[in-house]
Amino acid sequence: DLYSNENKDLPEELTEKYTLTRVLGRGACGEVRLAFAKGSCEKFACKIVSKKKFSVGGNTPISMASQVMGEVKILKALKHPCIIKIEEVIDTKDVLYIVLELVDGGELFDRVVSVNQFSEPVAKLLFYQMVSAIKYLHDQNITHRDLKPENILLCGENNETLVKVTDFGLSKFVDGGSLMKTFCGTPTYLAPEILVTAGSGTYTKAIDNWSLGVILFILLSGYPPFSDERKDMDLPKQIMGGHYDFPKKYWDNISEQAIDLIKKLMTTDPKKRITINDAIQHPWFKDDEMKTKANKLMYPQADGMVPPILVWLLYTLLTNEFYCSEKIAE
Ligand SMILES: Cc1n[nH]c(N)c1-c1cccs1
Repeated sequence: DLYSNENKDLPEELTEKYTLTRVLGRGACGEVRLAFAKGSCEKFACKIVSKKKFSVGGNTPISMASQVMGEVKILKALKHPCIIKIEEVIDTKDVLYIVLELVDGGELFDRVVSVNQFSEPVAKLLFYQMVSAIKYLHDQNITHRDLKPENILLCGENNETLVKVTDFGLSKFVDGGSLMKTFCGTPTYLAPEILVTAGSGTYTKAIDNWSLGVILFILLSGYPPFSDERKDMDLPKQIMGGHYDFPKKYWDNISEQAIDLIKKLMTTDPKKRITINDAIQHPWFKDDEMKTKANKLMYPQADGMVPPILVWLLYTLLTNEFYCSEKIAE
């Protein structure tokens, strides 16, 4: 087949189960290729992660490799409609192959670029799903650590679609420690406490909440709150000082509640920053129409079903009724 050449260099543990084909993109940890399961031809996304990135002198520290596998074990157990599912992990000497759920709608980053900015109702629908996913992660005591529009995938071509968070949890192991990766790219989504402590501080879940605030800012305005094009202040200083604003030109038609949530998420002091539990309860999300749409996207199988509690109630009433009528007859 077209890719038989490329697949012949892959380990048998992988090729006996999957055929890897075209590159879908590049995640934080490495290349992602479209994979077809042999037999079923079911499609997956296979992330190819070189272990050499965290090996010392060519030898992968056993502890690190087992930590990565321990991390993957935790991630495999995760189950949320807005979190990419891990199908399986094939661990070879030098490379980790992470077989993941396939999503076809592309990255949120590219969608924001193409639509410039989302309407507030669409931004709210997408953001509510992200907050739900991160609340689920935080409830499992997992911090994403690298939230950005590139790590938010969309399931459909339309904007009112299901969202999937990807590239979580592994970054602290796979790239030789998040410090190395954290200070590689631009810190657009990075929480100020990481910059202030130069990464030596203790990471808390609050860093994810800051990144969510930056993402919401971009969804609603189409541009980032901090920019390295500013002449009067460099990017780290803008972030550490929380120097961002809401110019009328871009924010006049955005609700005060949306801006309030951004401010609470993008609070420089992590101790004063809104928690994910409080964020999901924010007044901006008190929107039944949005929640109905979000729940239909997240739990399509539940749509139109009679809620289990009602089935139980009906059963109890009917059986009691029958029991009583028998007793009365006696
Ligand atoms: C993971 C995953 N599942 N479905 C897609 N398209 C991906 C990608 C992540 C990063 C680039 S592509």
